[in-house]
Amino acid sequence: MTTAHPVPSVPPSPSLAARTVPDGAAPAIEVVALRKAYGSTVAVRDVSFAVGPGEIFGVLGPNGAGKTTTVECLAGLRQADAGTVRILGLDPQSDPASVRELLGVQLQEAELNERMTVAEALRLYASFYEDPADTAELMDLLDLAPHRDQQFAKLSGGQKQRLSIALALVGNPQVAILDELTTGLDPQARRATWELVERVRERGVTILLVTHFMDEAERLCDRLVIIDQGVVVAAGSPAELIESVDSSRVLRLRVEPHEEPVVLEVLGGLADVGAVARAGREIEVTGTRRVLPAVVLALAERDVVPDVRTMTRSLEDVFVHVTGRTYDHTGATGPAATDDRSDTEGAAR
Ligand SMILES: Nc1ncnc2c1ncn2[C@@H]1O[C@H](COP(=O)(O)OP(=O)(O)OP(=O)(O)O)[C@@H](O)[C@H]1O
Repeated sequence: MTTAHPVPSVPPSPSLAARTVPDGAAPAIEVVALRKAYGSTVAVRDVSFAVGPGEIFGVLGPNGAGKTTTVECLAGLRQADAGTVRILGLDPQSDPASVRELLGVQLQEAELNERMTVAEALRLYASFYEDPADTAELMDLLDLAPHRDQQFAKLSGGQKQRLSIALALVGNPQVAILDELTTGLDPQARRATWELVERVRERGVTILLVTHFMDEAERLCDRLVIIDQGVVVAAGSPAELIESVDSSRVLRLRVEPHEEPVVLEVLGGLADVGAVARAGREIEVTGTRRVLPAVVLALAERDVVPDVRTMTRSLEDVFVHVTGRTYDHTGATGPAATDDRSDTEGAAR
């Protein structure tokens, strides 16, 4: 007779979740129990994750978390103290040359000879590879064609970043590491760069995106790890991570004063509504994940069309939840604040 084993109710640790690749595919990138210290500073204590082919995978964390050290070990630029790293099954630590043709790396603040033009830099880098990309096509992809004869020193921040991405891609890599690629860019240039990253992925390149920007990771990454003080503290898709903090939804409604009695009556009768509270001139409604459509539909039936704002949680809330510290957009951290909800979205009447 066989005995059924109880399924453990404990959720998998972040480290275990990070090691699983969707659909059981062979990982394009694998990091297992990585450790790296600089003298007495342990930059990476225990980092593991696996990236599936074609994923945009984020390595997210505050300044000094150990992100760059992790990717430098992955790229074979630094020798790890312990653990293993693999790119498409090859070991860049023992044989950095083996991954040269497969891996493109864009590291922070790459500097080129100031007088070199965009086209010259691309030609030079292309000459390092056996089967380089078509540089004209790459310039088109990254909107660099109009600047092909411009010297590096004369490029804007956004143009320099686009060139550094182009240089990371010039070897036609299957895997690209992009480190802090939007730091210092204005909001418009950041958004344009995000679109480029998506275009690169559409060409089949697996992308490891290193960033301290939570919004960037939320927008771009299929899955990610959050690293803090050299260890993985959370792993999953942005939606899974945010859901794991709190699955409730919060709305704020603004209605005309004469509509309030009917609104409160409707809210009181909805099963998806958990709590109703006043927040200044607005009514705050907390409920299930279906609370937004339930409220809007029920009010529409009574001819009330409120202004609705959804109070969304974000990866910043996940960071606060798992570390007990706050996080600002510069990547700095501080003691945890009490109200960890951010207000992002507005819906017009
Ligand atoms: N070459 C080095 N020598 C000594 N300490 C270093 C060196 N490089 C990094 N560190 C230290 O290791 C820790 C992790 O740094 P790392 O650059 O890997 O983090 P990070 O998450 O990439 O942060 P940032 O985005 O600020 O670069 C930090 O405390 C940093 O000061």
